[in-house]
Amino acid sequence: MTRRRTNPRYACVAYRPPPPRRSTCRYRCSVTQTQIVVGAAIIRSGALLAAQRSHPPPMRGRWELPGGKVDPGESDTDALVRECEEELGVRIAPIRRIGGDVFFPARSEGPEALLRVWMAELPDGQPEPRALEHLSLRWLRADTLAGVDWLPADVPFLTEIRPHLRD
Ligand SMILES: Nc1nc2c([nH]c(=O)n2[C@H]2C[C@H](O)[C@@H](COP(=O)(O)OP(=O)(O)OP(=O)(O)O)O2)c(=O)[nH]1
Repeated sequence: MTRRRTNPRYACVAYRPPPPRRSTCRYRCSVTQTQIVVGAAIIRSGALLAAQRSHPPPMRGRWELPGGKVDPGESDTDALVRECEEELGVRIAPIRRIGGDVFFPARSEGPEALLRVWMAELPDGQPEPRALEHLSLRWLRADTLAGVDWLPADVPFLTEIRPHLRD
């Protein structure tokens, strides 16, 4: 007798595999679980503004593009302008987005996060570290761009920023 080589799960014609699982709750989708962080590549007179983080301890002393977390319901560029105003005391003007979404691992208590970066202008004002977020600020030129210890998620954007800087 010839035996049909069929998967027993599919041997019965009445069987239908279940449809792919869908998230029924919008708060469970990966988009809303990801914390979006925005950063500004502020360039003035051929130099890039870099900020040295004061916290949390593993990031203390490392450098980043100024910015921060996007609040729920807030646009990325609104968050960028707000965070820079809070952290630096100046109002920046975002020009255009550069690079892509750069994911970075969650801190133990938080969700997965990604960084988005905009080229930005500083029409006027002198940025100063505010809100205890940063230890110091530096204007970096092409020859000093790689001389600071950048946080990993910011590094991929430096290639696109460098041609806008002078030595
Ligand atoms: N720019 C940048 N941020 C990073 C990296 N890795 C990493 O965990 N972060 C985190 C640090 C912050 O939690 C977040 C940036 O948002 P933020 O500047 O508003 O951070 P924060 O800690 O002051 O915010 P909060 O928790 O006090 O609300 O992204 C990285 O490589 N680059």
